[in-house]
Amino acid sequence: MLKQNRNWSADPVLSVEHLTMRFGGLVAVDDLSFDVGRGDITALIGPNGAGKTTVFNCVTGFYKPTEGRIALRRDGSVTPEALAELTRSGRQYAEGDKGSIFLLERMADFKITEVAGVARTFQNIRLFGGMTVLENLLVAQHNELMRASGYTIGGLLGLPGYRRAAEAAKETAVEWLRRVNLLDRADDPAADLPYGAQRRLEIARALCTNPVLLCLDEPAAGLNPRESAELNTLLKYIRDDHGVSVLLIEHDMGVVMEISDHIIVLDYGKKISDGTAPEVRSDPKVIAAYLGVDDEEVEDVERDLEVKPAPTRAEGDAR
Ligand SMILES: Nc1ncnc2c1ncn2[C@@H]1O[C@H](COP(=O)(O)OP(=O)(O)OP(=O)(O)O)[C@@H](O)[C@H]1O
Repeated sequence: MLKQNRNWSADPVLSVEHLTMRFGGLVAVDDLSFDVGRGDITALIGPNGAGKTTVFNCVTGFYKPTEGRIALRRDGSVTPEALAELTRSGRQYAEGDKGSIFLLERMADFKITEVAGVARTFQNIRLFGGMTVLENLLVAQHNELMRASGYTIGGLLGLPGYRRAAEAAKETAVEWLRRVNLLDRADDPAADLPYGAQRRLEIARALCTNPVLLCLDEPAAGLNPRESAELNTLLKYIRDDHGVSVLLIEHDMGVVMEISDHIIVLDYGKKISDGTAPEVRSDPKVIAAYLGVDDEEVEDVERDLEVKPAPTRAEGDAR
């Protein structure tokens, strides 16, 4: 069941404000602002070349934005004053009584993962193919294990603190493998898994870092209908049972419309629509943008969008 409230305005975990990214003369993202609600599944959609991956790359520190602020609030108690104070200070983040805030546009990619708690997967799967499935999930928890070793040879010496951390890392890995139905493949090389299973393993690996925000770049790409349905179930479980906020880029409208609490639509780097799935699905600007894609895709898009009028506010409230 999709949530009915507009959580993204009430309690945003991520606020992207006036984000602009230029590559020479090309404006890939143009003065874009949107919020991601805490505990929501938020989809970023739009035709090819709309700027979706560029936004992801800015949020996760792979690109330094030309302009704009990207604020991650790790808890709901962050006040606008605390955010303004951090922005003025020139610092990257603040953790304290006023809540934890991270200005991602100021942070390096590895710090965004380790310190701010943003994990991501890529359009092209990036697993360690020669390592086993289990090892891929243990490597993801490397930072935690390094901390437990005291950044010394504590691991080799088998210090109790390290042993406990290693045991906990294994438990976390096994739990996620069970959840993504890969426990029976734990000792197989990751490269031997079928494509859909590799996608699930990538998501499990990102989750092992215990993120606040999970960014998924086209998680349904290349999946068959059964695997897509399994992915939907997994993403809803992550949201509902772990409270992880999910931001995804996805072309598969079946997946997007079924699981998203909130959808943001980009076209030529600008936001053209922002709302719930029923609102976005019936927005003429969105339909026009999608009908601008290649001719052979038009019918698919019309069918996927199931064009029908959005409920009025009164109808929506009555549900
Ligand atoms: N590193 C880069 N250098 C120059 N131009 C880039 C770079 N990255 C992206 N672009 C350009 O920015 C625009 C937006 O690209 P982007 O990959 O963000 O779109 P997208 O919406 O993710 O597309 P797709 O759905 O095809 O993945 C495109 O015109 C692209 O060619």
